[in-house]
Amino acid sequence: MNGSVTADQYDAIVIGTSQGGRFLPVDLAKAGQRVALVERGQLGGVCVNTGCTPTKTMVASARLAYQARRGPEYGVRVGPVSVDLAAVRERKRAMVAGARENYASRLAQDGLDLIEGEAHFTGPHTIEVALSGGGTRQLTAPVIVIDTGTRPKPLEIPGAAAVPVLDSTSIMELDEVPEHLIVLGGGYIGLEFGQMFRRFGSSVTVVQSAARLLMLEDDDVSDEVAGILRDEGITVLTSSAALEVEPAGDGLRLTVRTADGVEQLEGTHLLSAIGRVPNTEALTLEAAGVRLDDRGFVEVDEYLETSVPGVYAMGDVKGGPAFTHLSYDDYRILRANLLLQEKASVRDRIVPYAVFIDPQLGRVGITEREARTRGRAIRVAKLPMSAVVRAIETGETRGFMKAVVDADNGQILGCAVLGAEGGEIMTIIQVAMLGNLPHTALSNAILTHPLLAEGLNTLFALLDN
Ligand SMILES: Cc1cc2nc3c(=O)[nH]c(=O)nc-3n(C[C@H](O)[C@H](O)[C@H](O)COP(=O)(O)OP(=O)(O)OC[C@H]3O[C@@H](n4cnc5c(N)ncnc54)[C@H](O)[C@@H]3O)c2cc1C
Ligand SMILES: NC(=O)c1ccc[n+]([C@@H]2O[C@H](COP(=O)([O-])OP(=O)(O)OC[C@H]3O[C@@H](n4cnc5c(N)ncnc54)[C@H](O)[C@@H]3O)[C@@H](O)[C@H]2O)c1
Repeated sequence: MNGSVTADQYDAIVIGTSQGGRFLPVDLAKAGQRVALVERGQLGGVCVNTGCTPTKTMVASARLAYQARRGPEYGVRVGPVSVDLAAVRERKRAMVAGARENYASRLAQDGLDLIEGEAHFTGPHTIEVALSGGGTRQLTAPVIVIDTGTRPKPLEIPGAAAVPVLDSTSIMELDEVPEHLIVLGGGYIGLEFGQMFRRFGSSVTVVQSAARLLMLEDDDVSDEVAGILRDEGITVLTSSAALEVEPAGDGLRLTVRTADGVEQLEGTHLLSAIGRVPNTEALTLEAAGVRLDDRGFVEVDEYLETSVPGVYAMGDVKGGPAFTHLSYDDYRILRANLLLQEKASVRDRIVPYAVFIDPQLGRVGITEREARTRGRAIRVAKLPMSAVVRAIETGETRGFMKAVVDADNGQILGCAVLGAEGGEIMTIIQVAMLGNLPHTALSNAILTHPLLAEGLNTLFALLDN
């Protein structure tokens, strides 16, 4: 900070507008504090602009195309199905614009100053903002919250600079369906986009460096997901390292080392979905003394406080699972501690998530592999969706439900629901876990016939004796 310039004094500064970054400053301001909220990009952060909202909007278009093609299976005549990607994009843009407007409207609050520009630290409790409209402002506060998120990890194989490499943001701006999309990465982003573009009409090849798709999941879950994607015509290569890429004709050629040797894949488009890196460089955190871990994420304790007292981090920038609902829960923790003087912590929180492939994968708690690695005595119940009446009636029988239960006390430790509305069904099990219900509560519950949830009776009844 320039010593001759006086910094504007606030009670709290929040850097970044995400789900959590929206509610925290509003709550602090409502409590009478003077709060600065700094944003260098578009209001709403990744979720609203380039993450959850646009992707799930486009996934809905892809599902409709898929269902329309299945019309004859249900006795419904439809003409040839094709996708107008420019129109899909328009729908997506409208959805994002609406979400962003809604976001902005909620920031109007006395005591809350929205400052547009890029923040960086000049000391432990001072920041400078390079204002979007030009010029700078110096701000200081006893409490500073870093909520700056992540961005796509750049692809660094030879030749990457010589071909257009799409990321999760730019792929949503295409206006024509790619002929052959090669997807690097078999995680959330790679699979959601891979299936989406297959349903839009592209040939799709997924190249995953790890031995399985969705590496954190149990083997049977990863294998079933791979089977579902292959059934839809997607080529899935695992244990495959992308070695180099070069332009070829109107597209590109990717050299890949697979288990069977070196292969060359020709595609028209390349999506890199190989993970994300934290937005920390621009913050000059060294000026504040805020410690980073060896991957560049901000280190926090269980109360989300960094190595500098009074400086906190929330959301993806602190590493660990990266979900909007976790950023929101970080907000809950900071609100409790900063406003209500509580000692809320991230310890023992149950983190659910859903992968929005179709059928969805809903997941919560520990996997079978984690339980066995920890040496826990467990029982595992597994039921194919083809045994669930509603799934049969609606023609959505792919996947399975799986639950891991403590063998001694019957408590549910985790589940994976890969099936129609898998995220919603997983949430029912999550609520049972939150209430510490034994599995018998679900096997004996009167559940409505014929809902998908009725399958929980059958799933947990598998453990009854
Ligand atoms: C394609 C995609 C799909 C996803 N789908 C889902 C999903 O379905 N469900 C789910 O739960 N999660 C999903 N996620 C993850 C989810 O979007 C993130 O977990 C969530 O947005 C994290 O929020 P955050 O608090 O870390 O902040 P972010 O949303 O990352 O926002 C950080 C903000 O900080 C701003 N910023 C950065 N540096 C500075 C600076 N120096 N000065 C000022 N401002 C700065 C950025 O401009 C940005 O607006 C998805 C992510 C992607 C990429
Ligand atoms: N439904 C959701 O909640 C949702 C959706 C999208 C994204 N997200 C969040 O965004 C984060 C980032 O997603 P992501 O899919 O980019 O990351 P990810 O870490 O989930 O998956 C990246 C995958 O790429 C593979 N990989 C790494 N380098 C590679 C290479 N050179 N070639 C081929 N494969 C390679 C890894 O093995 C890994 O499986 C996720 O961790 C998730 O938290 C969530």
